[in-house]
Amino acid sequence: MSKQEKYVSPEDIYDLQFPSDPQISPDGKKVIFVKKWIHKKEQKYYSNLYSVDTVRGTVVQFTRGEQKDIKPRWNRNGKQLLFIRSTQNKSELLSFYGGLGEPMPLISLEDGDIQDLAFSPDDKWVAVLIQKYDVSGEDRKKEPLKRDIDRLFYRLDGEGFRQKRAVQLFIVKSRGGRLIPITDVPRDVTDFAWNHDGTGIYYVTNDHEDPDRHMDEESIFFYSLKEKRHVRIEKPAGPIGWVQADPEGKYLYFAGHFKPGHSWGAVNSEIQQLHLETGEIHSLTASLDRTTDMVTLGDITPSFVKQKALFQTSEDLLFTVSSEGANPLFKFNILSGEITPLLDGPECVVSFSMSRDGKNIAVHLAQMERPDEIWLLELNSEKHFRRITFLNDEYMSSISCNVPEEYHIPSDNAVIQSWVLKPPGFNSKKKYPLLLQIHGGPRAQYGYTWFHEMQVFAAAGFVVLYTNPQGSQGYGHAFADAITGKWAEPAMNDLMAAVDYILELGFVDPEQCFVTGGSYGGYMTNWVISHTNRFKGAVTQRSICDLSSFFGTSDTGWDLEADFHDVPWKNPELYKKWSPITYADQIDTPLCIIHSENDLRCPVEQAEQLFVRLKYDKKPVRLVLFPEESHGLSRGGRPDRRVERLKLMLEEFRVKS
Ligand SMILES: CC(=O)N[C@@H](C)C(=O)N[C@@H](C)C(=O)O
Repeated sequence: MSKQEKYVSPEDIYDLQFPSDPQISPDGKKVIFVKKWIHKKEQKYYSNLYSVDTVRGTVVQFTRGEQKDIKPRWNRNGKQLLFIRSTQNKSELLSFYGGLGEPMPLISLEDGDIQDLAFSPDDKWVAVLIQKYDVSGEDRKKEPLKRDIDRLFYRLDGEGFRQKRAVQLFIVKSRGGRLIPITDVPRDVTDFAWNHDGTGIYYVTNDHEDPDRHMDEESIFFYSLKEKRHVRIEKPAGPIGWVQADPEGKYLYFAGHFKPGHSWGAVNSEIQQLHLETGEIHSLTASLDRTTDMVTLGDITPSFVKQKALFQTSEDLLFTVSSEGANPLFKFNILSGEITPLLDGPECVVSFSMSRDGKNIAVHLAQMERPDEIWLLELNSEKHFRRITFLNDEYMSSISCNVPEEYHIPSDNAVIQSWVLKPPGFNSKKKYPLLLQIHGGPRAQYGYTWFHEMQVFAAAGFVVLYTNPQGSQGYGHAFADAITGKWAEPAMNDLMAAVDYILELGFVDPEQCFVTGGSYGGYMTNWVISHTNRFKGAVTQRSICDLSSFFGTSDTGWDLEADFHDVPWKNPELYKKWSPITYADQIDTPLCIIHSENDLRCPVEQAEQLFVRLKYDKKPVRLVLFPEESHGLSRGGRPDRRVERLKLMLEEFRVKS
């Protein structure tokens, strides 16, 4: 088959390679990275470690087998590499010492999960985060007789009922020994960092007396290993993404803000510098008006990756932000306060690590031109950025696909960054069907990633339009906050302005417009079809239709108070006004509702309500449920179900077009 004849298909997820978490050796000579793969027969995801030589480019598989190997971490002299291995029955911290060979277990647990690790500055100790199970062994596989629920935050999407035991911090000698507990806190330790000289560890936990009502009020503590004492670091209330120690020991750095309960992700997470002696806090990134959270969405690129700022030298701190569809890499100079871009092209730095001299930076990079790969930024006399893995080149040379084109579309009070992906062999004289894709979050962004789903629809002959309407992150606080207390407006206006603009270009058939979206994007799909009949068909996925029931049934639904500044029982009219189900009698667009049965973020009752309402009214509606799956079906669900979802959507739109 010639290159021109093969287009992107739903099944191509089996051919794609998924590299992540590149960790460069201290001498800069090699990069260890994680490669996720799909076991087609078992329908499972596994991951192994690979190494790429930064000069020769040779790739060597470091670990093999059907397990999940994650978080490779070098010690400072580059002689030891630790990583976490999860198999069905065990969670292990494994160590390679002095090269390849068989990794040796430092920790091996059957009653818990190891979640994170970090070497102490002198390499003698390793700090680890561990979630111990409430019940272990065979009992874990059995359903309990009953469940006694005594807290608000009792379930988590993708996980299920939450463990009663919290994630705790431990230390272990890097050459092996006893696991020593550091914390015994009632709520999870969510991040930690060794201090500059390894005499203690900073850690983050929520110690609010009512933590579930105040989920975004986290505290930082310092544990002194010598004094065996925990000290709270005073700071105003607010959420914390990560903590990082200063190489000189003068400051503490963390990502966060001080407006808890203010909005659902619209407030930027900024890098805060806390003077350890005076307690003074100063935001390093306020002037950027961007969040340091990685909120770019994709279906093969990971989103919401926690990437700490890293010290390149004792004066220069490197960090990323989400900005206008990209995740640029910036350098902040502590002395001058100057912020310089190191990578600021149309691309997303998903995560990065640095060699000891700070001159070589390994980057997990997402781009629109190709699926994610590992790149190397060399900062010697000249800046040089080059790709060092070519994992998806064979796949890319086997298919024919386009790169999305960017548009900046005027709407009321805003300009909407948008992308149009045209079908292969596009001919501007023809009229194509249009698919409007709406992202979720709402405080997230579409951006510079190779998006499998968009490519599948373009390959099937659709012009795919995707945009970042107001409410998205990446354009400053005011832009993200514009939908607060409303959700549907002004996003609806922006989306329709984008469709109008593309129709004006003349290559779309106005009678053949379709719409889809997931989560908040599903909410907006429901809103769109209950407020206009311009679309010929719609697929709403993992959607929200009733904000009031969402408040009480979503795993963190009560958090909606932060966005609507009220609760449904005190202000039912507000919740009703902004719930698409209120306008269900106005829906005439044929609708397919796709939902996962185990979605705890947007519970399946949202789909059921909408389906029953429309079916009762004899409207054209179809409900497709995916058993066992959670909210993340489209990017992390069982591979055959991911394929089936895409095929189903194609079939829905094809039949109607
Ligand atoms: C914060 C959150 O989970 N919001 C959901 C309602 C949502 O819209 N999620 C998006 C990111 C999705 O695509 O699932």
